[in-house]
Amino acid sequence: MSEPLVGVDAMVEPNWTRQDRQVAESGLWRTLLALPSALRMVISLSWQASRPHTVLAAVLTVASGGATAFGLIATTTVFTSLLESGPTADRVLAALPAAVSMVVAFILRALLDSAATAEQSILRPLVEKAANERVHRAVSTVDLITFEDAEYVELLRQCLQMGVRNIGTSVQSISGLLSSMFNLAAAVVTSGLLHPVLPILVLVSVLPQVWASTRAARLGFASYLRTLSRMRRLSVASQLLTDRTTAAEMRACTAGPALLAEYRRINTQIADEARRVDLHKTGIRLIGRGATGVGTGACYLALGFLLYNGSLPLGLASGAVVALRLASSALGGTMSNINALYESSLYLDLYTTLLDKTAAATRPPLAAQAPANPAVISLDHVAFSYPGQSDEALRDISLTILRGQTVALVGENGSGKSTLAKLITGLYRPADGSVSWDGVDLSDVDDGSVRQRIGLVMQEPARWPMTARDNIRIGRLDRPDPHGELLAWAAAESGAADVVAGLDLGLDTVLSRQFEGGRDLSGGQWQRIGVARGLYRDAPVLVADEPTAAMDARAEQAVFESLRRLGDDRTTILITHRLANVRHADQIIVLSAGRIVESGRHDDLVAAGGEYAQMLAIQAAAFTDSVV
Ligand SMILES: Nc1ncnc2c1ncn2[C@@H]1O[C@H](COP(=O)(O)OP(=O)(O)OP(=O)(O)O)[C@@H](O)[C@H]1O
Repeated sequence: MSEPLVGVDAMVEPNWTRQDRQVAESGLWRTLLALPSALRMVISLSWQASRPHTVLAAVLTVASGGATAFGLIATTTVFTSLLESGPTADRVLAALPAAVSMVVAFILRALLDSAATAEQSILRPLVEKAANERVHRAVSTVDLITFEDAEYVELLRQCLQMGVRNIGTSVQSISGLLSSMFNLAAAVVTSGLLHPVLPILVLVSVLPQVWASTRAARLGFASYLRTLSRMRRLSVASQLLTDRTTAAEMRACTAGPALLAEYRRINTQIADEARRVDLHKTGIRLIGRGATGVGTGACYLALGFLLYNGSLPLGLASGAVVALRLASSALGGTMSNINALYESSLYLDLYTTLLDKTAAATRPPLAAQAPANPAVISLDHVAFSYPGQSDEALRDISLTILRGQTVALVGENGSGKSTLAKLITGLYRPADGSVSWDGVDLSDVDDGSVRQRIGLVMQEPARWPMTARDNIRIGRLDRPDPHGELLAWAAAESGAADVVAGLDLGLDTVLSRQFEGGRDLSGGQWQRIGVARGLYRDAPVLVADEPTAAMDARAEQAVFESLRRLGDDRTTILITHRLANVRHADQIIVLSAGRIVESGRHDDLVAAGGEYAQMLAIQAAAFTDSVV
């Protein structure tokens, strides 16, 4: 068998699936015990989504259930009256009032049923919308580092795909459950009135069906958990085959056939698993149906016995048969709704687990605010590791940065520059040591207040699928700029103005091929937009992480001049591999394997002849060689 191309075959399953797997393997009793909490959650979400619609849906469902129950009682009464002894005309006359009630009840039920269904279809999207909004609101403020946790990211994806959808399904199951419970109550009362043993007989006959359907649901859920990582790999493989960003390289590398084979291989594994589980489920259902058939037979045998020993008068026998049929179908309906609710509740767990994990990874707002424009930023013996990594990305980092300084972070790939910049700006929190602004530890102030004061220009800036104007304005959407002068300034300083000038609709051009009439930019052009966004943000602490790596020489020079012109009232952290750009920095910090190995001004570091001097010599030699 060929080696897997996308991910690995034995992918580690997320931790959160362990708890779910226990649920999937638990017995019928635990299943039923878990239902009230699922019910509570869905009803409370529904209540939050819309109180009037929740009340209306409940009232209509209860009323329709009541009408059905009433109809069932009337039906049994009609049969009992018709099949009693005496002249036919008398029996028909005696059955007439019950027959009228039966017709009225069924008409009422039809009307109320339609109204309840219409109300449910209004309520369901409202509840899904509320659940979706709750997830998006919670996730939008979660700590940045949480996105480096692959388990969390997978949970989020599953929650949005399966969790929220199943909340909507649960709304319908709850309504169905409510109305079938009414039917059941009516059937139990009717059969119980005929003979107290009858409802017990019905209950026993339906039990195998309950066992079979909950078992099948658990098997399905366990299989879903087992195939999670394969499904993920399948969707990655599908994206690689169909995405615009990989289309060119896939063709140039002639990687298409291999990727297609990989896609087919994973798909086959998933289909095999589905087939296996379906077979298993069919077997379980067959056993359930068989046992229910035996139970029903036993029920009728017991009825015969009751007739035989005279406990049940012969005149009531047909009424009892009707009541038994009704009770059995009502119980079946109740159980199928409980089962649907149970099946959905397994997936609802994804939703609640995600919200719990998100809450645990989100700092509550604090009253203490970060200094408006820190005069001194200091890091004291800071260490940091990425989630799930045993190695520290940064170790024992201590440094001081003064307002007005431009500090350059340099070093080899993976030495920790970007990570350090995120710690300085409070986007990541240290595992050890402290980061403080003007002596205030960032862990003691409100995260939002720190974010208000920072700006981040990335090597690969976010490509917002918005107009060019909004791609710059999103740097600080609430910044007053009624005549667009600040925006024009940022665009001019970054070189983005030249890019915009070449667009058909100028600043109004949508920068995304996902939309009709939209267009994309080159890597360097996007960087200019990214720098414009950073300048427009006007933050006192600005991080520029290889902001010009894809720019042409002239554009790069212009950007560095603009950054220098920003003045003494802010702090700039600059990350770059092109050492020519850091000559003027007030402080150059050289990182290697997560540690600071040197720091100082350009001349001092050159004179010291250390790591920085060596890197500089390599770059200079490359330039000299090409000139010679
Ligand atoms: N999301 C992540 N999860 C796990 N490890 C990471 C993650 N991001 C970075 N690392 C690791 O942390 C270390 C520091 O990475 P960082 O991105 O800070 O380096 P860098 O100096 O900015 O590199 P480059 O010059 O290539 O941009 C590296 O060993 C890297 O492999």
